[in-house]
Order: sequence, then C-alpha cells, then structure tokens
Amino acid sequence: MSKKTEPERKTEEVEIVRLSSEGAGVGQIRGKTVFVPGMLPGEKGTVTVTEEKKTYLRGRLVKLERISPARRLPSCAVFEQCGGCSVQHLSYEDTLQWKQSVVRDALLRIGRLEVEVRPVIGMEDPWEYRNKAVLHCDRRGRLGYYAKNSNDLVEFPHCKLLPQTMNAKIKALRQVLGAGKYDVQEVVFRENSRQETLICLKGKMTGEEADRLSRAIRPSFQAAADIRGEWQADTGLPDEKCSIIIQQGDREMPGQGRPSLKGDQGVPSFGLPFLKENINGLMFKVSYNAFQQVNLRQTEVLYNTVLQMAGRSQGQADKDKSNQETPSGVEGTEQSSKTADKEIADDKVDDHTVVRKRIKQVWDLYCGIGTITLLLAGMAENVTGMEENSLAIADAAQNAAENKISNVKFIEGRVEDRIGEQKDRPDLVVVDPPRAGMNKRVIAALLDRKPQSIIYVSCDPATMARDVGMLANGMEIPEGKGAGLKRLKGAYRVVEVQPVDMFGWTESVECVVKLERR
Ligand SMILES: C[S@@+](CC[C@H](N)C(=O)[O-])C[C@H]1O[C@@H](n2cnc3c(N)ncnc32)[C@H](O)[C@@H]1O
Repeated sequence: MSKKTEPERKTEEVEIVRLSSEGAGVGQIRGKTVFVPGMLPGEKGTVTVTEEKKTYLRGRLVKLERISPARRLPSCAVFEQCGGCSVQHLSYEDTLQWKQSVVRDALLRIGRLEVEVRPVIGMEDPWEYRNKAVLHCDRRGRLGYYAKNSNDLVEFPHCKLLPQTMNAKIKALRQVLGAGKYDVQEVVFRENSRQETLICLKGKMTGEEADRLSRAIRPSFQAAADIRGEWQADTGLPDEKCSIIIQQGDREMPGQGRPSLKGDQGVPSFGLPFLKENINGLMFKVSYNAFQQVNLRQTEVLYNTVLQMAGRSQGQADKDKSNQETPSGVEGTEQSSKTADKEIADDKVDDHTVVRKRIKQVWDLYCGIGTITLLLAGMAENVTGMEENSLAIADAAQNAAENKISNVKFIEGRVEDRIGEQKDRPDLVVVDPPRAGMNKRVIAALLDRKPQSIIYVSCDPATMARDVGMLANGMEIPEGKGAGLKRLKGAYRVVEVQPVDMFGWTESVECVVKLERR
C-alpha cells in the first residue's frame, strides 16, 4: 500500500515585521496576519500556509531569502522540533529586548496602561540554569519534551537548559525505563545546588507495577547515574542524594521521614520527599509538589527586585506623606516615619533597617514555601503568607521556624476564599499568583482594603496586565447571585515595571510591577 503523502501546498512570500509573544515571526499574506515560527523581524522568505483561520494564518518557513543580522545558529540539535525553547535562533540580547516589548505591549493592549518598562535583567550565563525538568514518557520508555503545540515526544540527547548532572540522571533513567515496560507517563526531575535529586514518576500504574518499578529502579538507577553513597538497607534511603517518588494516578506516596520500602498503600518510594535550598541567605525546604522558581541564580535577582521595590515604595510613600499638611493613612505611620528619618541622620542605618520600622503589616499572597514572606520579614513588623498547597504551607511554617523568624504567620487555603476573613489592613501586599493570574474576588478585596503599595510578581505578562489594569482602571464584579454587575473604581498607578529573565531562550518572562495607591 502506498504511503499517504501530504498534498503539495503552494509557497507564498512574506516579510516579517515583529515577533509574536510566542516567538513566531509576524507578517502579512493576502491582507491577513500570518505567524511563521523560526522567522525573525526584517527577514523575507517563502512559506507554505499550514492553517487558515478567519482572521489569521499560520505558515511554515520553506526558504529564507533575507536573513536578519540578529539570527544565530541554535545550539540545540532538536530546537526546531522541541516545544521547550522558542528563540534559540535569536541572539540572547535580542531576546531580552523582545521580552521587554512583550511586557510593554501586554500592559498597553490588555491593561490599557501606557507605562515605562525597564530593560529586562538578563542572565550572566543563559545556559544550564533550570533546576527542574518535566519530561514525558511513552510506552517504549522514551523520555523527552513534547513538540510545539502537540503531544509528539521529542527525545533530546542533551538539554542545554539543564545542568550536566541532571542530563546524566535523565540518561540513566532512560536506561531503566526503556528496559522495563512501565506505564510511567510523566517524570519530574528536581535538583538543588548540591546536586541532590528528587524524581517523581507519575503514571496510571497498578500497585504491582509500581512495586516492580520501585524494585528495579533503585539498583539500576544508582549504577547508571553513578550515585555514590550507600542506599541504606534498613530504610532504602539513597544516602539522601537522590529520592524517588512514585505517583499512581491521583494517589501519591512520598516517603515520610524515614520511609519503609512499602508505603501505606503499597506504593513504594525511596528517600525524602523534599529538597533543601539556600535562597537569598535563608534555607528553604521544598516538598516534592511545592512550587519553587526554576532558575536559582535569577530567583535571587527576582526576590531582590521585590525587596528593593518594597523598601522604595514604603520609603517614598512616607516621604510623600510627610510632605502633606494633613497626614492621612494608617495611624501611627507618621510617627514611625519621623523616628526612622532621625535614625537615618543619627546612625546611618541601612535601608532595610529603616524600612523595618516603617512597614507594619504585609501580606504575601500565593506564598508557596514562604520565600518572599520570610525575606520580607526583615523589613516589616508582621507578614502573613497565604497559600493553597498544604505541603507548601507546612514547608513555609517549618522554614520560618528553622530560620528563626517569628513575625510571620501562614494561612492555608485559596486566597479568594480566605482574603475576606482577614481583619487587618495591610500596608503592602505582594502577590505572586500562578499563570492564570488572580481571581476577581482577590482584586476586589485589594481595591476594598486599599494597601498603600502592591507588588505584583508574574510569569505571564497577559494575565498580569489584565489584573494590573483592573487595579488601576477599575473593574466590574457580580453583586451577588442573579444580581447585576457592580462597578469598582481603580485606585492604583503603576510606578515601576521590572522584567527579569528566568527562562532564557523561551517565550516566558517573569515580571515585577509595583503599584502605589493614587
Ligand atoms: C508562582 S507560585 C509563587 C510561590 C512563591 N511566591 C515563590 O516565589 O516561591 C504560585 C503559588 O500559588 C499557589 N496557588 C495557586 N492558586 C492559588 C489560590 N487560588 N490560592 C492560594 N494559592 C494558590 C500555588 O500553589 C503556588 O505555590
């Protein structure tokens, strides 16, 4: 039987004028916008149209006829197939400029805010920066990333975004999974800066299959990955260098403390279900399913940006207040501001010490394992963290205790459910929501409580722009079941926008936005 061939498509000319937020070249064909992955602004070429929608087209590059001087050779052998990186064909400096424009564009188009966006803080070395890899696994035990916009597996010989040590462990796990026919679907690797590893194997396995995998994985993985140190016979702990957790469907059985070889539900796991990491000088425990930024070096830059904005915003707010004839705002702030100003003159204390006296109440919403909460604790009288993941919030409390920080408290639950219960009125709120951004109820609560400053940390410029737009320009929210919409007035202005590159060569960009009450 003859193999089905794709119908031959005609080629069309295109000139690229800009990059889309996903990193595709954008041009015009027959009066419609066309997106062509792999093409850069200023480039001309022929493409075939692969998808035709009412308002736009998608094209595939056939031949480049004019090449941009910003083009570089991608370093990765599977760059064109893999869904991981989107702009390895552009110089790193140009990717940073493009990311800055993505943030500016989102704020303008979605948030209706024309604001200055600072240049993106890039990485010193944009390679081997990831401490986490989420890999997919097929029935043959092949491990890889998904291709762009599909579930086709792309195996890679070596991922340049991951450290060598993690690449070596991935290679070792391929040998184990390839040999055993296990129904593993996803593998999450995490590695800390001491090269300790936590591996989560997830799949719809029966208990028996999970058992078989567990028995096979310890000796073969240890040998293949060259993990030194004894796996202790009594506990199964691989000398705390590598932990393995097997998740069957929805059930999870992390090893608890010093686990037995068989978990309560017959799902075996080895090692400890968390890693520890030093971030900005504090030690953090991160449970296997808790959030941690994937780029440790830039995490410190990101958190320092938050701390600087927190310091500056409160300092500026106090200065503004002392310039007013009739002070308004939180009782007692003016007094503490004067005292602190005297301290600056008398003792030349550092900025953080000054701010410590000034910020009374801080909320850190979506606080994860309490990173930003604990860092802000040095600047404030009280900090409250809120987070829905029960393991993360338990980590946060433990992290506070182990770092001997006592002016913090943590609340478990969804921010939209718990924020209304809070009696205090914060001076500063830091929010770091997931990609989807904040629930409208949270934005309404912030517009109601009116903290002096809000610092919004985000990895998604579009949802960040939407939420910041609502804080600045106002929003509509249902008044109750079956009732109409209530209009809430905006109350903030954007005073600083600082993107940070946490995800080199990809289309993602992290951003910190500071808002001050108008
Ligand atoms: C981007 S992470 C930020 C974590 C933390 N700020 C950090 O830097 O490590 C977002 C966090 O929000 C949590 N989360 C997601 N939706 C939530 C919700 N509706 N309410 C509370 N927490 C939520 C996630 O579990 C995750 O820990």
